Amino acid sequence: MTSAAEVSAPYGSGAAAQATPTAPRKRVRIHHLQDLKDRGEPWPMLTAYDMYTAELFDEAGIPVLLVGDSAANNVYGHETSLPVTVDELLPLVRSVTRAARHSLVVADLPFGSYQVSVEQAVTTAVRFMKEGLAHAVKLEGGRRFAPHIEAIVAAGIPVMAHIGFTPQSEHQLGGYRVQGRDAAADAVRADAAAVQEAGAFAVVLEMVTAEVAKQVTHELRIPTIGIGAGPDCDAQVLVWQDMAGLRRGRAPKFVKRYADLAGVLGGAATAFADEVRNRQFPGPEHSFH
Ligand SMILES: Nc1nc(=O)c2c([nH]1)NC[C@@H]1CN(c3ccc(C(=O)N[C@@H](CCC(=O)O)C(=O)O)cc3)CN21
Ligand SMILES: CC(C)C(=O)C(=O)O
Ligand SMILES: [Mg+2]
Repeated sequence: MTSAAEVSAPYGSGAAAQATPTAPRKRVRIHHLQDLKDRGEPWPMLTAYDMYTAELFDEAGIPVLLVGDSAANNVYGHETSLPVTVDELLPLVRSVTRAARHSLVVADLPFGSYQVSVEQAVTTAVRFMKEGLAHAVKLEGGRRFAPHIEAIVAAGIPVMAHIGFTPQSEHQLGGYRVQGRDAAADAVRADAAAVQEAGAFAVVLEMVTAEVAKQVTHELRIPTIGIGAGPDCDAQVLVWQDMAGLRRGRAPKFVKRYADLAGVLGGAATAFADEVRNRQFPGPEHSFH
């Protein structure tokens, strides 16, 4: 195990970061995330799909940004994550990697871009690294995707796994359902062990019971990242529009809203519209003569 003194963790210690607020930080590396687990310090992850959010979350000290296939829902307006394509996600990944100076950027492989074969998985992962300039890729699946993970890792690409509720399989899983209850706990534990053995550097646990997530977190060497998986995971991830209250309507139980962006942005648009209609905007200070 590496001692804290040897580790130049960009976001490793809140105290050190505050002591030197203007010190240039380095790019987060996967071993930093492992160090945080080994020190028992939980870390945050957020989705990002564009440059302004990537820049803000990077500056807020979010060590990992995920360009999720949830862009299907939260950018492109689909009902599920299934329809989004590699060609639709690649430009989003590029905009996030351009803007994020410190955060590790993970590109989510979309449905159909890696399930066909191990070869297809490597080819798609390479595209996200080469064309998207991502730092790692993520894919959904446990034991059955160990060969895919292994082959991508063999190509030199870090892989984040994703088990439990895997939205790309929602039609097979029978909708949005908590995984790992009762007998299914052993299936989640076996998937977790398999993706670690295959070489994944971290694993997302989505909608598994807090009890199973706690057990898996203790059983694995690599960090677990929870979404609806209770407080004992090594890290926590949320979709940013859920976290910031931009998405309206009923949110999943695991979401906490830290802002009311829908209110702020809606209010700004309404104020602008009113001022144009009242001839209050543009004023003399906004005009050229
Ligand atoms: N905006 C957004 N947030 C997400 O968390 C998210 C996406 N989009 N798109 C891709 C997947 C889909 N996810 C979802 C979507 C809905 C539920 C949901 O409705 N859950 C209910 C039922 C759970 C149950 O009781 O079985 C809940 O109340 O949490 C969960 C995960 C997570 N991901
Ligand atoms: C919710 C996270 C883990 C995800 O896979 C996504 O946003 O696509
Ligand atoms: Mg995803």
